[in-house]
Amino acid sequence: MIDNRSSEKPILTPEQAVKWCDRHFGIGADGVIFALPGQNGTDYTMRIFNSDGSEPEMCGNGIRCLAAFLSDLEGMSRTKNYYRIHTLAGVITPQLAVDGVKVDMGLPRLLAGEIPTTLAPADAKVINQPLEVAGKTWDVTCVSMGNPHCITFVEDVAAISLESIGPQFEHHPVFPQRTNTEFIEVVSRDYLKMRVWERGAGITLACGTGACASLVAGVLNDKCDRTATIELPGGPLEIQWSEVDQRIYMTGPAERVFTGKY
Ligand SMILES: N[C@@H](CCC[C@H](N)C(=O)O)C(=O)O
Repeated sequence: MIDNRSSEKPILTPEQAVKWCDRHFGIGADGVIFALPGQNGTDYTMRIFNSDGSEPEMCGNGIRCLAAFLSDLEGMSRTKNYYRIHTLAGVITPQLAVDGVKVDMGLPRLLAGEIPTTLAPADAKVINQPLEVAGKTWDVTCVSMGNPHCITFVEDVAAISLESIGPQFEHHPVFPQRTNTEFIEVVSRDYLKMRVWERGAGITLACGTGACASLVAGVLNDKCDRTATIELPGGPLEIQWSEVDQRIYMTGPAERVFTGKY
C-alpha cells in the first residue's frame, strides 16, 4: 500500500512495481496498491499493479486493505467509517467494521462481452460451458467483478495442479484480456473451498474479487445459496449476493503487517 495522496499518478512505474513485488530481491507482494486523490467526487482513487506489472481494474482484498490503510493515515481526524473509492471498475465503497471491512463490490457482470471472453456471443452469458484446457474439458462459468474471472467446480480442490493448469487458463485464446481462474469445491450450500490462479500474479492465498465471482457462479449453477463463506488458503471471506439490490457484499479482515520506507 503506497501513500500516493500528493500526486495524481502512481509514484512507481510498472517496472518498479515488479521489482518491489519480487519475493527474493524486493519486498515481496502479489501487487502494489496506490492511494491517490479522489476523482469525480470520490474520497480517493485506487490503482493497482499486479506483480507482473499489468494493471487490473479492481482488487477485492486490496480495497479492504486500502480502507484500513486510509483510516490509519487519517488517524483520529476521520469523520466517517466508509470511503467512496474510484477504481477502473467503477466506484467501490468499503466500510470499516469492528471485525474487518465490509465492501459493496457493486453488480456482477455476466455477458461474454463484459468479461471479456469469446466463449459465447458478446450479449450471452457463459454458464457451465465446456472449455478445453490442458487436455481436459472443464465446465466453466465466467463472471466479471470489473476484472475477469473464470470459475470451475471440482470434486477435490486440493488435487488441482494449479501451477501447471493455471497459466493455461490465464492465457487461453478465449480470454483476450487474460483471466483469473477459480477452482471451487462445494462443501455445502453455504460453504465453498476455493483455490485461485490470478492473472498477472499466479498462485495467491486469496482473491476477493474471485471469491465474489465464485459465489455468483455457484448461485447461477444452483450449487450454493446467495450468502456463503468462501474458504481460501489465506482465510475465509463472507460473501453475499443481495436479493434486494443485486449487489455483492464482501466482508473480511485487513491487518497491518508493517510500515516502512523503501
Ligand atoms: N490479479 C487480479 C487483480 C487482483 C485481484 C485481487 N487479488 C483480489 O483480491 O480481488 C487481476 O488481474 O484481475
